[in-house]
Amino acid sequence: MITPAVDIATRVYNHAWKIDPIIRSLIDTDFYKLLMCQSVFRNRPDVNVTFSLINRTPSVRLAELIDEGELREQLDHVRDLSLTRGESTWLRGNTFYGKRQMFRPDFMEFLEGLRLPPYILEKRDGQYELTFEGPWPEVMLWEIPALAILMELRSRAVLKGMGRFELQVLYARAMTRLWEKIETLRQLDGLRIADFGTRRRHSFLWQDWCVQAMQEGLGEASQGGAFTGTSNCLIAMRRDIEAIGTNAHELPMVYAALTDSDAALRQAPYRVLADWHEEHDGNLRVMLPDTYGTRGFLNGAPDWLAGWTGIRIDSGDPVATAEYAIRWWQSRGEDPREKLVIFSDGLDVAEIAMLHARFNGRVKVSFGWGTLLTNDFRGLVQGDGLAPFSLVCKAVAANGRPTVKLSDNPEKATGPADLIAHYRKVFDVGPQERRALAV
Ligand SMILES: Nc1ncnc2c1ncn2[C@@H]1O[C@H](COP(=O)(O)OP(=O)(O)OP(=O)(O)O)[C@@H](O)[C@H]1O
Ligand SMILES: O=P(O)(O)OC[C@H]1O[C@H](OP(=O)(O)OP(=O)(O)O)[C@H](O)[C@@H]1O
Ligand SMILES: O=C(O)c1cccnc1
Repeated sequence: MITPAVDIATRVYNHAWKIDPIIRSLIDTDFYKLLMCQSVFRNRPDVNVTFSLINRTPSVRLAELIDEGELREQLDHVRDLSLTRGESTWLRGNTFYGKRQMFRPDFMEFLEGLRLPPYILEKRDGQYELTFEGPWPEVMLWEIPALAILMELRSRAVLKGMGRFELQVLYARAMTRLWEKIETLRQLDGLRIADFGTRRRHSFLWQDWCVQAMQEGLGEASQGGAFTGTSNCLIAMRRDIEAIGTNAHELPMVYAALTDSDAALRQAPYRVLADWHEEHDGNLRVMLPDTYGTRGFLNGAPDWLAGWTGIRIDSGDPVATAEYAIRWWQSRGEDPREKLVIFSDGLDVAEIAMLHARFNGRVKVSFGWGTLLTNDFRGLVQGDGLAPFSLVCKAVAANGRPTVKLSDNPEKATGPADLIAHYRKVFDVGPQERRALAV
């Protein structure tokens, strides 16, 4: 168990001189990765994929901030990790989403034998090009640790020159800021909110602190509070709280890339959910509709999808999209008040409060709060060197074919320009509003 009161500032000060592994466990990752990994292991185990780092904030010149040797040391350390006996016992024996044995024995055997595959690291124009290539069920597990390592090495690079008192005050300010956010959230009647902040956290220990602050400040949902849990499996295990997860864009992106006709391409996002339907029920039947445009996805959806529990809204205008989803459920004879809407796109307290006020009661509302929960150090050091930025790691190819993501915001689109244009035509995506990305 972690002792509850790690003095993070003192620790940062004392650890500045030795190797300090950032990722210490294969389950220091998002729960949805394990859910998706099991699904891929069952349905598409032989697909080869490439994941690549994408820095959507090029003004943050990562290769000038982070030492290449330190980065390699951290990445190599992850390749030495394997599932511990305690972690395996927890995954095999714990109840997730009310279900025992969520992870099947054949998948657990695969996970127990797993070491993460090699990485390819190069420097170009002040940025790191970091790529992972190999079997999909293995490569996909690099995304979250790779991002968390880069984010934390960047934090450490900025913190390195700071004195002990300076660090104390910095963390005191960050703690105060988060606590004030929690005090605001406490006012929201019927709120439900989870930590989604692993990938772009300031550091592991800071995320762990944030989760505990949410636990105490909001109370756990199982005891009538607003905090539903964390997407981080390691923290969920150690602190005995719920592990929370849905599914991600990599599934439709890879399925889509593997199709051979426009008709099959159009069906690919539904194929993903048909496979998911086989495996999961209840609160795990949450669709992510924006990969190739939410409206087209909902308009063309088979009826069985209207019976699903909910929807995750992850790009574009969240109000307009939730209103659209409500009308869609009504048009399919479903009662929106029974449906779950999870907002998860770059949230902070003001937007959470606005969305809660507008939708609570009309649907079951829930929030996945990421970077601005676990990495809000904006304005806390000179030059704003600790401000979070938009770093992602995406599936860019499947069996040698490039993948595409459109989403409801062109700023989040990925893939070669000609293919993006093709997908826009096939999925009949009209004009889209460009929205600046905070994270
Ligand atoms: N990045 C991390 N990932 C997982 N657990 C961590 C991480 N950093 C610290 N911990 C755990 O948090 C607890 C307190 O950590 P802390 O690092 O302050 O103690 P420590 O004596 O400095 O240990 P260490 O030498 O492992 O860093 C320990 O149980 C430690 O294993
Ligand atoms: O509060 P946040 O920091 O937004 O954290 C949650 C986000 O993280 C994930 O996406 P990711 O950022 O990896 O990719 P995307 O932005 O392209 O969806 C997820 O889909 C959410 O959008
Ligand atoms: O489970 C999810 O949907 C999730 C978890 C973390 C970050 N983004 C999404």
